[in-house]
Amino acid sequence: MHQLPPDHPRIPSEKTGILLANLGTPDSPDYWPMRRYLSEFLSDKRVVDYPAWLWQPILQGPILARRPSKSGANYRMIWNNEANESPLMTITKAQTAAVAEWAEGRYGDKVMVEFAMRYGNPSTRSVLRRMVEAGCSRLLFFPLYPHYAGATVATANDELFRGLMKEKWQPTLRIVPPYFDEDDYIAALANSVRAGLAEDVDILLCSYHGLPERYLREGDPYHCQCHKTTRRLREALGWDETKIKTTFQSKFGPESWLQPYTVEEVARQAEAGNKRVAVIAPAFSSDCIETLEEIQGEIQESFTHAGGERFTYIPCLNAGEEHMAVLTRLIETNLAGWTL
Ligand SMILES: C=CC1=C(C)c2cc3[nH]c(cc4nc(cc5[nH]c(cc1n2)c(C)c5CCC(=O)O)C(CCC(=O)O)=C4C)c(C)c3C=C
Ligand SMILES: [Fe+2]
Ligand SMILES: [Fe+2]
Repeated sequence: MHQLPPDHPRIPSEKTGILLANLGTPDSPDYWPMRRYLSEFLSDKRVVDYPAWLWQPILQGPILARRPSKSGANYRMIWNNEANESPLMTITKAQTAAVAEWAEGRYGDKVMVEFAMRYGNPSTRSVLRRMVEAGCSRLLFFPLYPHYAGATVATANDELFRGLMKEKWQPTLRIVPPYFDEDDYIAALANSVRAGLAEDVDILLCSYHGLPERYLREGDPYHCQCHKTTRRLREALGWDETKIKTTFQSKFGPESWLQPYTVEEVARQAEAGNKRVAVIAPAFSSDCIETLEEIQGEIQESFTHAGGERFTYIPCLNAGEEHMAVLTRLIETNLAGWTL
């Protein structure tokens, strides 16, 4: 056997890495951490695609002067004070722990399970470096979004690719595809509706995070995938078309976004006599500021203000058993053929 020279790099035993990727969240609701997070997020061309010469002065000027305090106050209302982190972080950690426990039982110590964020911490680059260093010669990357959007999945991938560009020894890569159309995901959503409704409702709104309408015209399939999720959920529940509707939330900026807007639709429903409305947010793999604060705050208030009587929010699938069964099944499928 040939002798390694003394300065030969350390060669760890080979592993398969499973890297869960989520959006990211501020380190704290205070002004500067909020500003850093929002600046990174809103400077991403996949999210806001205006040319930098036009957008950056607006972003770094009026927007980042005000929004960190306003959003920080909202984050403070939902903050997990015990762990000193946002709910998105707490839930992503719980999902990662559940995947790690499953993977250890299924594959032993040949797999390494981690999570990384697209914005903020832990950064995709730093986690990728650690996984390569630990010997991950194969990497399964799993963006934790049921639906594809340029502003979510593509930018998570971009960030991973940028990280890989810096690696001397790149792992072989696979990416778990969007899972909005998987039977077990639809069944899990339907079960969460059944479990979340103590009594009958007049209408269920499937409220998806919005996007500028223009992104749809430019080829982003997100809008169609959302509508398909609503249709399949309706079929799984055995409901007719009047009882479930697709809406979009979280509009940002002056452009027209995907419609109808949830905040307006709940008011229209209440005014039309539908006094018992439920909302579910199928595009989020975990509860976050957009569901805990926006849906259960601003959107619920709009409904009550318009005369609505009973508002039910159906939580995201989070680290629940059924969701974890979907995620680990997808991981297993996408690892097929890789000898572990
Ligand atoms: C400005 C444009 C934005 C686009 C386009 C956008 C798309 C998009 N976002 C999610 C999921 C999440 N977004 C979250 C927060 C959030 N989103 C935007 C802006 C856009 N999102 C902002 C400015 C924020 C920060 C909060 C705020 O200041 O209001 C979150 C929650 C993060 C958390 O910490 O809890 C998620 C999740 C999707 C799925 C999507 C496109 C399909
Ligand atoms: Fe967003
Ligand atoms: Fe469409």
